Amino acid sequence: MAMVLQANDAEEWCYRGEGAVNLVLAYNGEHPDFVGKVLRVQKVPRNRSECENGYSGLTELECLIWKEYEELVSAPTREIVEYYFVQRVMCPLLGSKNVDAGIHIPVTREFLEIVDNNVLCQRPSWRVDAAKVNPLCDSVLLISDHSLFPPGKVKKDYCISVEIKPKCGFLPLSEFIAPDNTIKRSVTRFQMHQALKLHQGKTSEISAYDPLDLFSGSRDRVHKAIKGLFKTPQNNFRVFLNGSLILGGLGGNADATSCEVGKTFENALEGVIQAVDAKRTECFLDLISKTVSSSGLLNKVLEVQKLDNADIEGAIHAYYNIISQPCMVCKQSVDDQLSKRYNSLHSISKDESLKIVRNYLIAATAKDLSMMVSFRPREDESAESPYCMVSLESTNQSFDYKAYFIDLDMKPLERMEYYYKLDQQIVGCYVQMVKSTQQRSHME
Ligand SMILES: O=P(O)(O)O[C@@H]1[C@@H](OP(=O)(O)O)[C@H](OP(=O)(O)O)[C@H](O)[C@H](OP(=O)(O)O)[C@H]1OP(=O)(O)O
Ligand SMILES: Nc1ncnc2c1ncn2[C@@H]1O[C@H](COP(=O)(O)OP(=O)(O)OP(=O)(O)O)[C@@H](O)[C@H]1O
Ligand SMILES: [Zn+2]
Repeated sequence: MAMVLQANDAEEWCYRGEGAVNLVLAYNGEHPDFVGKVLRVQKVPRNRSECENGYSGLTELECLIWKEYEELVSAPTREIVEYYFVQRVMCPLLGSKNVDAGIHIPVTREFLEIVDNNVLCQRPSWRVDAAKVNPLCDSVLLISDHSLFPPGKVKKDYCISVEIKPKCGFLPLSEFIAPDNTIKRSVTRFQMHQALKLHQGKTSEISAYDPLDLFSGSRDRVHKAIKGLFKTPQNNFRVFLNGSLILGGLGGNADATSCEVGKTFENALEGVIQAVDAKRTECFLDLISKTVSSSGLLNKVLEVQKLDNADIEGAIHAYYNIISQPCMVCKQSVDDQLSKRYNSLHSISKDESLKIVRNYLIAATAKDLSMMVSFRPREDESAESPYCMVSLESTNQSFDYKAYFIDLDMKPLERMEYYYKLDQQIVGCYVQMVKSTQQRSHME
C-alpha cells in the first residue's frame, strides 16, 4: 500500500483506546483499504526531553538475546524489530490464526500532530499527562479492527466483543525464590500487585478477578473469573458493541461495575442476547466463559507464560552474567544456602544465561497481552462460515466468533532490574499487609 497518511486524512481517525505505550485509532471513513482497520500509534513520555524516532533497532546486548532471529537482529528500526518479534517469536508460540502482526504505513508529522490534538479530550487525563503521540514516528501500524467483523456482502447488525487482559496465570515453583518471599508460591502476583496498587492509590478496590480461575481449565472456575472481571474490570476487561465501548475503562482503569452501569449494560445487550430482562448479562457472561474455555486460547498463553521457570529471582542473575556486571542481588544476599544456589547460576554458560533471559522476556510479553473475542449472532447454523461457532443453550442462539491476541510487544532487556525491584516491592508490600492484618486481629 504505497499510501502516506497526511494532514487531511487525520479527521477520519478517531480515538479507540490506549495502553502505556500505544494509542489506537479506529477508522470512520470510507476508503476500502482502511474500513474495518485500526491504527496503532506509538506514544512518547512527556518527561522525555527529546522524542525518539525509533531509528535504532536492538541494542548490542539485545542482539545477543535474539541472535537466533536474523530479521530481529538486522532490523534497522525499533518498529521493524517489534513487527518481526510478533511474526517470528510470538506467532509460532501462540498460533498465527490468532495473531495479526499488521502492516506499517508511512505517516507525516502533521498527521500525527493533528491526531494527537483531536483525541486529547477523549483520553484519560493521567494518560495525557504521561505521554503524547510521538510526532517523530514515520510509520504506524495498520491492524484489523478486532472489535468488528470484516465488512461482507451480508449486513450483520451486531458485533459484540470482549477484551481480556488475563495477566500471569500460574504460581511460580522456582528454587531461586528467597525464603522471605515464599508467599509467591501460594498467592498470585496479580493478587499481591492489587494490594500494592491499592496502597499506592492506583486502584480504589481489590479486584474480584483471580487469574488462577481463568487459567484453571474448569468451566465453573472460568465462569467465576469472568464474573470477577465483570464486577471489577479495572484494565483487565472491556466490552465493545459495534466498536464502541460499553463496559470498562477507555484507555485504562475502570471502576467497579455499579448497579446503574449494570442496567445500561443489560439494555445494550438487547439486540444481541435474546433473553428476558435481567438475564442478558448472565447469559452473555456464560457465552464468554464457554468460548474462552473451549477455544484453547488460554492453554497456549499459559504455556508461553511458563517459559519463565526461573522467576525474576533466578533470571536476574543470568541478566548480570549477560551484561558482565557485578550482580547487585548477590551483593546483598546474606543467606548462605541461597547464595550457593545463586553462585550456581553465575557459573552457567553464556548461552544458558541468554536462554533464561530470553524466555523470561517472552513470558513477560505473554503475561501482559490481551485477547479480543468477538461474537455476532448466526442465523443459519448450517451455512458456511470462515468463523468458529459457539452455541448458547440458555437462549437457544448460535454465534460466529473470532479471537485475536493483541499487544504482543517485546519487553526491553534493560527492564530486567526494574522487574526485580517491582517484584520485591510487590511481595514486600503484601507481606507487610498480611502482618498488619494479623496484628490487628490479635489485638481485637
Ligand atoms: O508489570 P505489570 O504487571 O504491572 O504490567 C504492566 C502493566 O500494568 P498492569 O497490567 O496494570 O499491572 C501496564 O499496563 P497499564 O499501563 O497499567 O494499563 C503495561 O501493560 C506495562 O507494559 P508496557 O509498559 O506497555 O510494556 C506492563 O509492564 P510489563 O511488566 O509487562 O513490562
Ligand atoms: N487490533 C485491534 N482492534 C481493536 N481494538 C484494539 C486493537 N488493538 C488495540 N485495541 C484497543 O486499543 C487498546 C490499546 O492497545 P494496546 O493494548 O495495544 O496498547 P499498549 O499501549 O501496547 O498497551 P499496554 O499498556 O498493555 O502495553 C486496547 O486495550 C484495545 O482496547
Ligand atoms: Zn547473583
